[in-house]
Amino acid sequence: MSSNTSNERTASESTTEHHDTPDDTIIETDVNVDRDSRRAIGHTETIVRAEGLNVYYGDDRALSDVSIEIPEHRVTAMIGPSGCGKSTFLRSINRMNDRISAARVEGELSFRGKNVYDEDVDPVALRRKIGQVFQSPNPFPKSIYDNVAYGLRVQGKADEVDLDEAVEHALRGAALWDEVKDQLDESGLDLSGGQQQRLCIARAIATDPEVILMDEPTSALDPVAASKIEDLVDDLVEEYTVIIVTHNMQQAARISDRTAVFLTGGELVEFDDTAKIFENPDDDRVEDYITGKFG
Ligand SMILES: Nc1ncnc2c1ncn2[C@@H]1O[C@H](COP(=O)(O)OP(=O)(O)OP(=O)(O)O)[C@@H](O)[C@H]1O
Repeated sequence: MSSNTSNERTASESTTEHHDTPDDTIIETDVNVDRDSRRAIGHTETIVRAEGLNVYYGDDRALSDVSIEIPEHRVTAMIGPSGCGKSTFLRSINRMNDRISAARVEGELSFRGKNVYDEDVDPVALRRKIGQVFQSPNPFPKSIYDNVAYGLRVQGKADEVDLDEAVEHALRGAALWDEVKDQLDESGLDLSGGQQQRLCIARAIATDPEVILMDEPTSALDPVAASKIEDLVDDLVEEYTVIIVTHNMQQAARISDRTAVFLTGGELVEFDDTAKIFENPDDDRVEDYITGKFG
């Protein structure tokens, strides 16, 4: 866990509850409301919803009848063995699968109640609302400043907003500002791997998305850099919804509020609060997967 604001808040939520018994004896119970249980309390709106979603590559089915409701302002992790369709599901949400000619989608995938596969949905506009960060950091061969300003310029918003302010805001949001504020004109490619990934996160949030999709965002990073991204994800859900694919079960347990377990054949086997999935899953196959019996 980081020493960021979320943890300060978490610490302040550690409290001692006093229960009055009928004879007025006070029983003190230590209640430590950790991040996961805090976020599990109460409901938030569904922001992404799949209903009977099937995705095929040619004749091969990669996702099999997936139905799920993903809550906003939460971290939702997608886990499961290689080839079970996690990335396919992620790419379905912002229609990145459109770029794969063999891919075919059936069923419904909605963002804020609107089916993203309706004819009147512009995939480019959709991807502004649903940004994506990939496994390997992929900054443009441009300055740090231009990487972050890129999306706003492409949208024609560079004249509408104070670009310097927007770049600073995005870099602060990605926990990178303090490290790069004196070298904004230097190439994004000269940053370390972890900094490059945070630059990509800054680039994604600069255009003010609602959802950030992350496909194994730390698998190419060293443990220290990975830990910074994990801390950042914890902060990002204050403003955004994060959906993250990870091979790393410890990471899913550490950073997510809800976990979806996919298994071979593209079946979504179980979706629940992360603590429930890791401590007491309903499905035996999930238990076998979590305990390392396969996958
Ligand atoms: N572009 C593609 N063309 C054809 N088949 C594909 C394509 N992308 C994925 N597939 C197939 O779809 C299935 C699901 O793949 P996907 O990458 O979504 O799984 P995954 O769970 O993300 O895997 P991994 O954990 O290894 O990244 C696999 O059988 C894969 O071979």
